[in-house]
Amino acid sequence: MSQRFRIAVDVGNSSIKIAHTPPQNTQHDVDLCIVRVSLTGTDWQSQMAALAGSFPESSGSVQWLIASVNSVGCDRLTTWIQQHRPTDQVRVIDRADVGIETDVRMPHRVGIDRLLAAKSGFDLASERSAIVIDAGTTITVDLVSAAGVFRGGAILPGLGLQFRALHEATDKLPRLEPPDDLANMESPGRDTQAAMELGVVSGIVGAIDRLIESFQTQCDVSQIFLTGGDAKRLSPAIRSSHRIVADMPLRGLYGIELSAPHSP
Ligand SMILES: Nc1ncnc2c1ncn2[C@@H]1O[C@H](COP(=O)(O)OP(=O)(O)O)[C@@H](O)[C@H]1O
Ligand SMILES: CC(C)(COP(=O)(O)O)[C@@H](O)C(=O)NCCC(=O)O
Ligand SMILES: [K+]
Repeated sequence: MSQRFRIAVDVGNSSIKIAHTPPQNTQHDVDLCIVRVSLTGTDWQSQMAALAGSFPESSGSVQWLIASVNSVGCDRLTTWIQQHRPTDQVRVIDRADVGIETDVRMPHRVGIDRLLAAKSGFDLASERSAIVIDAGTTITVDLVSAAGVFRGGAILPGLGLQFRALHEATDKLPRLEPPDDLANMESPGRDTQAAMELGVVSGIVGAIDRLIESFQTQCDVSQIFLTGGDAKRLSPAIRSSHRIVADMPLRGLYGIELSAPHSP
């Protein structure tokens, strides 16, 4: 593996998550520094500059490992690196780099974040079958078998996206932010806001619980993991017992062993 100072970046549809080892540590198993940056915000370039300013001076050039499901975000990031850190090495990883077998119809179409999160879940479950729920822009609920094979899953609109869609597709529904307390909803909802909140949250939580039940009939699932920007908010409302692990795709990416660089 390269000895360069490594930065791992998970480029999602709402934000990018960036991980590096704190400067005083060189081991890969220590806890990571993780920063979240929204590439649609106005100050992302200054956030990137501040982050780069914290890299140890001795590190010289840096190896950026990027996993992306958002090509616009990935282009913005790689252009920034080329302009501001021209000697750094950049590698955008693909499915082969993740090293997880798949049993799906079109393996090349599966989001790299789903594969990385599944790999993290399998490792954390001590190489037993797992369900990984990633609650971000979308919510993915995926199954990895006891043999470590990514078996596919489900994709549904995330919490923020559902509220946005209700507002944008109608004349009368207001623009709402997701509520904080999802475990204690007014039911039935007695005004528009309460009805929207109850509808969206019941849809998401009901879907997650149903998917877990369905996957469990196919696999003796040993652990269920919940990750992503909305994990903490959703957790109290999900019935099945589960473990919250922050930034699973990013953690999977950071520890990846790379094969020889791809030819240009
Ligand atoms: N600091 C934050 N900024 C923006 N969204 C956040 C933040 N913390 C939690 N969220 C929630 O995280 C969700 C996006 O999750 P994230 O994992 O970043 O998505 P993605 O991986 O698709 O980029 C949004 O629906 C939002 O409700
Ligand atoms: C499902 C996703 C949109 C999730 O992205 P996210 O919500 O994490 O930003 C992404 O993994 C993706 O673009 N997947 C490609 C289709 C597939 O996984 O089958
Ligand atoms: K997701």
